[in-house]
Amino acid sequence: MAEAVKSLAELGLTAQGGREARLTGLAVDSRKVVPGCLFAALPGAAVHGAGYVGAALDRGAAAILTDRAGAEIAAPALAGSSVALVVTEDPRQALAFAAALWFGAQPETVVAVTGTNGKTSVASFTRQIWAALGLEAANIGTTGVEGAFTAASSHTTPEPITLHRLLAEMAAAGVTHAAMEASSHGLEQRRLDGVRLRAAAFTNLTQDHLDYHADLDAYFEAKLGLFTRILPEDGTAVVNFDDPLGMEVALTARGRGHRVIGVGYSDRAEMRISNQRFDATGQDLRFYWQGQVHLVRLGLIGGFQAGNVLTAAALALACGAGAEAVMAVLPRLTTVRGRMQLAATRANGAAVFVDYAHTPDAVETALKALRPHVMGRIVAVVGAGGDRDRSKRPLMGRAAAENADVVYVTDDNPRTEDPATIRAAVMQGCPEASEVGDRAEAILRAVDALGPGDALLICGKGHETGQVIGTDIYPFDDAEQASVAVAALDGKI
Ligand SMILES: CC(=O)N[C@H]1[C@@H](OP(=O)(O)OP(=O)(O)OC[C@H]2O[C@@H](n3ccc(=O)[nH]c3=O)[C@H](O)[C@@H]2O)O[C@H](CO)[C@@H](O)[C@@H]1O[C@H](C)C(=O)N[C@@H](C)C(=O)N[C@H](CCC(=O)O)C(=O)O
Ligand SMILES: Nc1ncnc2c1ncn2[C@@H]1O[C@H](COP(=O)(O)OP(=O)(O)OP(=O)(O)O)[C@@H](O)[C@H]1O
Ligand SMILES: N[C@H](CCC[C@H](N)C(=O)O)C(=O)O
Ligand SMILES: [Mg+2]
Repeated sequence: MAEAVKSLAELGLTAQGGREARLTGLAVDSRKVVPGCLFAALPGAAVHGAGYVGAALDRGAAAILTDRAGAEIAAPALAGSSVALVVTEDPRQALAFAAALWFGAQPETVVAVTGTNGKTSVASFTRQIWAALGLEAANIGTTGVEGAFTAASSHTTPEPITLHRLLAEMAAAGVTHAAMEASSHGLEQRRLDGVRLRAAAFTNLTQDHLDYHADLDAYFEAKLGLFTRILPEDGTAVVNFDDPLGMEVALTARGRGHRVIGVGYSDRAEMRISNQRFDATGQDLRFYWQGQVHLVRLGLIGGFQAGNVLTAAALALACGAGAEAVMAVLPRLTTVRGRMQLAATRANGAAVFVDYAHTPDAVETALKALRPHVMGRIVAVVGAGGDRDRSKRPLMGRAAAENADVVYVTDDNPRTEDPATIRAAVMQGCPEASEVGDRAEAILRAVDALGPGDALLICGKGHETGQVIGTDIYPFDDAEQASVAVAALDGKI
């Protein structure tokens, strides 16, 4: 892997006055600059990185990459300095391309998935399909890097320097196939603009992240960037035709010359779901691929998982896998940790599921999806995270009230907000619910309420293993708490 010295020209960058620099590395944070580094001074959500150019120069930066506004902010720090200055309209994109050139290698086949919900599931299923076909595959996203290469990751879509280091390490380790999540933040911030994609998928768009994007249109525009900017013209777009915005994505993709594969219940979908039969442990799925009917058993809870699975199958097909081989491995797919995951079963047979539903649509979808698998009542534990979109809180409460029989409102990750205020906002949407701030106690009470044939869905934290209160993280695992509660109530501890 290339960690040697590179020139600006080798990274596709041109400095003012044609100045060159011999670079030893790339950094977006002045505190991480080492001598000879290129410091990308980026316009941030809170501040402009150009304010730290002085600090970067003190640490030995050899070049600065910024925009026009940044150059003005940094002018006093740059006065008298001979450092190479690259000024460009979109420094985030320039950085992404530079990072791609710096690290060089990427797995031969990379696909990306965007959408409000289902990214992690589709990326994991795609990796599982490839692995079952004997390919060296990994997925990159919210749950870290998993599969033939593993690593922790702090972002759903890592920032470009981390991302390209990772892709190069994966390629060096023999990974040929990677499926990654493209978050709207990642797309907006050009984090994956340097990735060479073979195919990209769109799952759906519903409300989330309105703390970051100005409105739903801006949020959708960010997601559309995957097709308008990143997927090359010879790539394939896999699109959920059931989503109201699916057609717009498909038209945009077709306009760019992409081959489009539609997925969903829609008659127009090339990968069309025709029937599903649900039971306590999964579902039988009947679907058509290019007019050919297939029947598979999925050990997955929730009707929407069929769409996720078939989106993953379409991505694998788009990258060259054979149809019969792909269909044959679908029954082997296992649920992603924290996504409709069976965490415990009570002595009376009642099941406890853990799910990462943390948007109004996901809460509604997850609860509705559980219904046909359950004979008795559905109990829900729900809460919302602090320092995130506030307007979604009452909507999440309402989604729980409308789709569950009994609701407990509790804390998610309060972060730096007052937990009682967050709970009150959720309660506005479900005034009949029981409010139990302590999450472990809420889970215990909800498990206690389960009768024969009932099921509990613990929403919001999925695979997370910590609860963020203030700026501290306390160990907390919904699946573990569910097991503890069942054991305590059924007398096993
Ligand atoms: C809102 C957001 O996405 N912020 C990301 C963004 O930070 P920023 O540029 O806006 O930060 P800023 O604080 O305004 O600082 C501006 C610049 O000054 C630099 N700086 C700052 C201080 C200093 O001393 N020296 C210095 O150089 C910073 O490195 C930065 O480049 O760019 C940074 C570097 O690329 C990211 O690490 C950071 O992610 C923050 C930590 C974050 O929490 N992001 C979350 C919301 C996120 O991206 N989530 C999505 C998933 C969402 C989902 O789908 O659920 C994800 O992909 O993970
Ligand atoms: N296709 C889908 N349609 C609607 N809801 C879904 C779909 N797939 C998953 N969900 C719901 O969304 C939750 C999150 O799923 P997943 O982690 O796969 O999505 P994500 O897009 O990666 O989320 P994040 O943006 O937080 O990374 C699941 O727990 C489930 O409740
Ligand atoms: N990637 C999402 C995850 C939210 C998970 C939920 N448990 C919460 O803390 O709100 C976010 O950071 O908004
Ligand atoms: Mg995810």
